[in-house]
Amino acid sequence: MTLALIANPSAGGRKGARVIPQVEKRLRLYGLDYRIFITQQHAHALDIARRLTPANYDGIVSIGGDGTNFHLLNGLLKYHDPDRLPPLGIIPVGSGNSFARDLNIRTTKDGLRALIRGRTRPVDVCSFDRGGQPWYFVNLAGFGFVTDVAQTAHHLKRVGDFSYVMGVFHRMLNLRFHHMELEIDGRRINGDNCFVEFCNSRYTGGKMLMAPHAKIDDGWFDVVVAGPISRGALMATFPKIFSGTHGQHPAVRFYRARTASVRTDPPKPLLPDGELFGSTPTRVAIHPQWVRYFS
Ligand SMILES: Nc1ncnc2c1ncn2[C@@H]1O[C@H](COP(=O)(O)OP(=O)(O)OP(=O)(O)O)[C@@H](O)[C@H]1O
Repeated sequence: MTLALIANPSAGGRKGARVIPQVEKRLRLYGLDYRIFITQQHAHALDIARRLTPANYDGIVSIGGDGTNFHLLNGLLKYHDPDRLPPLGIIPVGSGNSFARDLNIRTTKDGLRALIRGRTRPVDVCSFDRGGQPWYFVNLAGFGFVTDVAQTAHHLKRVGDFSYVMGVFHRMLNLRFHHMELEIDGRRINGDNCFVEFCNSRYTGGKMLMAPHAKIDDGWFDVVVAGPISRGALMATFPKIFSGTHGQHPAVRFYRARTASVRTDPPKPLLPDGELFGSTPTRVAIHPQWVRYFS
């Protein structure tokens, strides 16, 4: 078995740089052959994936967080035939690693174990439109309050998982709503909004259970719509996201969808798989079981 490892040394506040040699040592110990590609800068994983010959590998593995996996996935799906890709793997060394949780991969050991065991499962992929081109995500993409939080968290990366929580409280003090026209499988939802998330998998920011009912292989994505909510209610509701009970507040609604389109005033930046990339208006669609992941 030969693996392609696409490794981000800067992920997880440079945890990647520490973990990469340990992963290599383990793989050699288990007799797994590999070729390693180290990302040198932002979005480099996309370019590495574009140049790979997938047929030469039995697995293509991201060593990083959700962002590294996002760039790798896009390089693979944009430049290669999804039907001919080998299974994908994740060794989570990012700050959040939200998508890997739905594969039951929470630690480096879990990621390695999944590769060594060789068991895979099918995973749906979501696409969104940016400048007339499809881009892909497997975790979630959102806009509004969530994007503002991530922007703040990004500046606080050194404090790890907790940076998202700090981001939430910082942005709560500056709470703003935006006008939105959302269409979910032909159903229109208009009005002022706090945030929207299109969720293929359940978690965001590491441990926040944004879409508790999302399944990564059911052919649907879940849409979480948070309408206008007072600062006090948001503060009371926010902690509930860790147990996935935030839907108890009437401002928070859940939908399941195969397609969605959205327009906002003003245009809002998007946050696919934790990366600031693209903006509204956009269109989201599901591609059932397009890829397989080691799990
Ligand atoms: N050598 C590098 N130097 C700086 N940035 C890099 C490098 N290689 C990749 N990147 C960028 O680092 C960013 C963060 O990576 P990633 O999301 O994997 O880690 P994280 O932010 O710690 O984890 P998570 O998204 O799970 O919270 C990505 O946008 C990626 O393109």
